Amino acid sequence: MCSVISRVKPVQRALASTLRLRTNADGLNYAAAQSRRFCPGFITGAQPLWVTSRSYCARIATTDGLLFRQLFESESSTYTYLLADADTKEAVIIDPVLETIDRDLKFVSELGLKLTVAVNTHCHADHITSTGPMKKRVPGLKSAISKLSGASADIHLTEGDKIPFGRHCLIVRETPGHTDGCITLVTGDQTMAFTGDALLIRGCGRTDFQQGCAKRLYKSVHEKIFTLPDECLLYPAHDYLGRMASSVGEERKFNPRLTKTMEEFADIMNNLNLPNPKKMATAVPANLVCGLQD
Ligand SMILES: N[C@@H](CCC(=O)N[C@@H](CSS)C(=O)NCC(=O)O)C(=O)O
Ligand SMILES: [Fe+2]
Repeated sequence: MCSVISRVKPVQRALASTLRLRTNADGLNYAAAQSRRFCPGFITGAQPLWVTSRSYCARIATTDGLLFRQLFESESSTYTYLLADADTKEAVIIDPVLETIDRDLKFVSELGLKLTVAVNTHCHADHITSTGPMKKRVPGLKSAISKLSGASADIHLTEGDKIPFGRHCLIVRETPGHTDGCITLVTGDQTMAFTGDALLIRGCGRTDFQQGCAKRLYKSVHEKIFTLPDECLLYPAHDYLGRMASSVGEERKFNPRLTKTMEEFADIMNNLNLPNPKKMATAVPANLVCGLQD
């Protein structure tokens, strides 16, 4: 069900072999697998980026039957992700936010999707999830969160669990450290990973509340995320600077916190001195019950 076979069209194969000597702007090996495709719409620096035959560059394109949308909630700078099988229309939503429930469900309806699972990467502290209210509006929808989060949901996830949608799936990797119950969701073919707050672009989730532990987070990222292929694209739960995606290779090379030793990392994390998220007092209790309160 979960093995996704990349189909390389002959014209793409010809284009790739003609231009095989071209290199990626930041030296990363995006072109390691299969054929390559020129993506003028996805620029790093002044150079075009080469990617595999999957069109990740056009983030709203369907690729090998995978429909993918990255959505943004501006108050909490949260990314919500919608993934669906383009053929069966079965869909999964990751980290949906209460304030954008109407927008998200309109998308689902307009695209003719059958939303089966709404999953949270952890018990969020900065916004209220829409998974509870969404269940009331979408018949059959199941909420999911890690067992270790302590939150209620229809599905409690643990390491290695699969969330299938059509011939695709997301596989759970437990990545505690920001919270005990943080998970990273990796596509079956390991080309995309949804890291929640465990790994942010050029950063990571704070470790000063909700069972946070810097050394645990460091171990999680190094063992569960940095062991994915370099070209695996990373999609975090937040970005505060307008960045949308990264890759394992990029973060292994440029993440200013996680390229340090574990001791240096812990020192950085224990001295961030960030103010608590504004909505923390209401968000955490609400999210422990799927966004539904009495
Ligand atoms: N100002 C925001 C909260 C910002 C914040 O604390 N973000 C968290 C992720 S949400 S739990 C975080 O881990 N940040 C890491 C960092 O380095 O910024 C608000 O008031 O909501
Ligand atoms: Fe968080």
